Amino acid sequence: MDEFSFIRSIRPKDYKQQSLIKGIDDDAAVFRPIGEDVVTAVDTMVEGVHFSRQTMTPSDVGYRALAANISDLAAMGSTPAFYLVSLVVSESWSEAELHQLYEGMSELADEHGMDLIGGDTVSGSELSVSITVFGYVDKDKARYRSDAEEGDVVFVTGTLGDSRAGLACMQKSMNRTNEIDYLIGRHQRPSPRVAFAQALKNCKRVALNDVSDGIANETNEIAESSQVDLVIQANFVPTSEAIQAVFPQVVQEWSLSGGEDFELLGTVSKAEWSLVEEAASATGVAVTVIGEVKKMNDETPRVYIETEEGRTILRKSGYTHLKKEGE
Ligand SMILES: Nc1ncnc2c1ncn2[C@@H]1O[C@H](COP(=O)(O)OP(=O)(O)OP(=O)(O)O)[C@@H](O)[C@H]1O
Ligand SMILES: Cc1ncc(C[n+]2csc(CCOP(=O)(O)O)c2C)c(N)n1
Ligand SMILES: [Mg+2]
Ligand SMILES: [Mg+2]
Ligand SMILES: [Mg+2]
Repeated sequence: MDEFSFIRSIRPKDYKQQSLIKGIDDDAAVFRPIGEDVVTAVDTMVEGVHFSRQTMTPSDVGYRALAANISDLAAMGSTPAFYLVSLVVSESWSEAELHQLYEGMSELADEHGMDLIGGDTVSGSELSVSITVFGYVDKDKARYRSDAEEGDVVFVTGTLGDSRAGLACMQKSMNRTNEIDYLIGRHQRPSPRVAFAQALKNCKRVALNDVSDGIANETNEIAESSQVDLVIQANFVPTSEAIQAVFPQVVQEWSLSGGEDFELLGTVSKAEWSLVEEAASATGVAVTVIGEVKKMNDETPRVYIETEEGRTILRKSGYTHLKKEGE
């Protein structure tokens, strides 16, 4: 294998998106949006940080790296269209394993009608997969973190903490049961909530953020961005029967700060809440109210969490890169 034969081997034979003019073939790709806004994001997965050989097959690595990116497109309310893959390849990865990584990506890409239109391939000391995605959204219809307003309900899709629990099951080499298989599946192959976010199109205003680090982080991101306070009810936060059965002691902690669930956290006016419920049932996604948007008198936007013991501040507590001890 060399860089060039590898690129030839992963080059798509045909493309699905009509707006594509030039795919993999030249110095860069070209596409022509037709009257829509273009949404773009990039997220990276690094061996030893986001996955290890023990926790993910090569195909899972590809699947989840693309899922994390599609999740950001979903959080903007956009329709996925294109992706570019930048690979740093270490010596321990064979050509066959790299092909499996691309198969994992194209499995999910096909589900969403996305085309692979470029990338970059270099050698390095750890495998790193960085994916840039593009999506389309109707003009001025992107969903922003800054759109929460006082009086909104706060909601979340699916259940939280399962990805963290699945990771723990593998790290502890726990004997497989149906529950453990479920949790591991949620870690290895998360489901970005694209259809649900698109089904919210009838809502005039929704603030959305995807859950990559844990809602202790993402609720704070909405609060800061919208300059509001959020009050979350701890016992409303949805968790799966599987996590409750396997990890009863840590279910609350992991549902708040486990991260990598790639569910959607949102806020919407009470008047439009029924539209969110309709979107959820039309797309087969569970949606749960977990709190309310308030505006306290304090200048600093904050997130509060209410438990049986009372109300406390919910601080950012998920996984944070670049953080040094004591910071
Ligand atoms: N190194 C960087 N250079 C430029 N912009 C960045 C960089 N890192 C993040 N950003 C930008 O900061 C904003 C927030 O990015 P962040 O990665 O925190 O969001 P996210 O992708 O939703 O979260 P996560 O990475 O946990 O999935 C985005 O606009 C992103 O493009
Ligand atoms: C082997 C292994 N160890 C630890 C973790 C946990 N982990 C890594 S990054 C991250 C937050 C999201 O990252 P980002 O902010 O880059 O989206 C989390 C929860 C894992 N997935 N695999
Ligand atoms: Mg990011
Ligand atoms: Mg995000
Ligand atoms: Mg992200």
